[in-house]
Amino acid sequence: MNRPILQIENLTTSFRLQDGYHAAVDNVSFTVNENEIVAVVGESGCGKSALALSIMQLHNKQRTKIEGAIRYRDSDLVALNEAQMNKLRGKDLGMIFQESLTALNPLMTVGRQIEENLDYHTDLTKKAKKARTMELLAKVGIPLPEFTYKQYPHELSGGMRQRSMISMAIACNPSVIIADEPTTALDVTIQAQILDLLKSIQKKTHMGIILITHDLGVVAEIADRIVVMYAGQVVEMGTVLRIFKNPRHPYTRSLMNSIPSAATGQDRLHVIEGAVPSITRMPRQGCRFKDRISWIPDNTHENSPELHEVASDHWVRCSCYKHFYFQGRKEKR
Ligand SMILES: Nc1ncnc2c1ncn2[C@@H]1O[C@H](COP(=O)(O)OP(=O)(O)OP(=O)(O)O)[C@@H](O)[C@H]1O
Repeated sequence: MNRPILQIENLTTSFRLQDGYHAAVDNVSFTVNENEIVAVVGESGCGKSALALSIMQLHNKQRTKIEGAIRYRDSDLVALNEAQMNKLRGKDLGMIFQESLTALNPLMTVGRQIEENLDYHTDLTKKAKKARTMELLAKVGIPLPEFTYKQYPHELSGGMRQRSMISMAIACNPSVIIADEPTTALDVTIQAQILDLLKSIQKKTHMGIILITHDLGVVAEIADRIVVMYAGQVVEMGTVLRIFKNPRHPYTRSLMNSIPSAATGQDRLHVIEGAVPSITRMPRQGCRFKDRISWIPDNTHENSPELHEVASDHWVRCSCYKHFYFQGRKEKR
């Protein structure tokens, strides 16, 4: 049995806007175990990045209120001060961003950027740091580590930059990595290579990974568990096998029905009506997905939708899932 490594409990992240605080992440709870890849999925604006930045405590403190707890070993990350968090970030907790070109420092060589992390978190000698950096670059599949060590980010291809960022994230053997859309900017073949790389690193190191993505293909490829977020809330979670085989929440089913598949023979993809509400227009009462499935009767929704355990370790919010069907279209199941 894998041990829990990160436990997110009732996490609410609110941003201060002109008229007060608005929650982008609303009472979210889930656990990441060692050896596990947990995918957080949802459309743009559902709160995935706000969640990732809350875990890393990277939000602007003056404008953001974070409530709840994020338990990592003996600490609650929400309660740590900046100095305490700095000791964990880059060492215990690694992060891989979507845009390697903006995440990397354009004025510093790749080798130097990896060594910076080692400078901060280890007592290695200059020589040992260089050797470790070479080893890391080789580990992530960079063909000529000596050469890439001296290169600047703009001199590398997107895939190579992403590999360099992964080597930076794993430099200090973190227990948890948060990868926010790590392959979105890459073409499909490179995307597959980067996913394979992440999976193989995880197998060797037993770390827990939170993979933020809007791409269910990526989820099916490498994740063990899924957390589906809609409008700041978790609407469904469980194992990948269970959720792909038997998605229950109307939102999860709609997302899955929007994936192109040669097998279904559907000539057109499902389009989900409407859009994710902005945080200032978020309904705080009732089912947040209700307006996007307007053909489902009002009385099938709960007034204060809860997560229900519909099978072992499979949770679904609101009772509307029991009554949902696709309007005028045979469902892909
Ligand atoms: N710093 C901020 N200040 C105010 N509102 C914010 C801030 N960051 C995010 N938001 C709002 O919070 C909501 C969730 O945004 P978030 O970026 O977390 O979504 P997401 O699911 O990661 O989308 P994407 O895939 O596009 O990054 C959005 O309505 C967004 O406008």
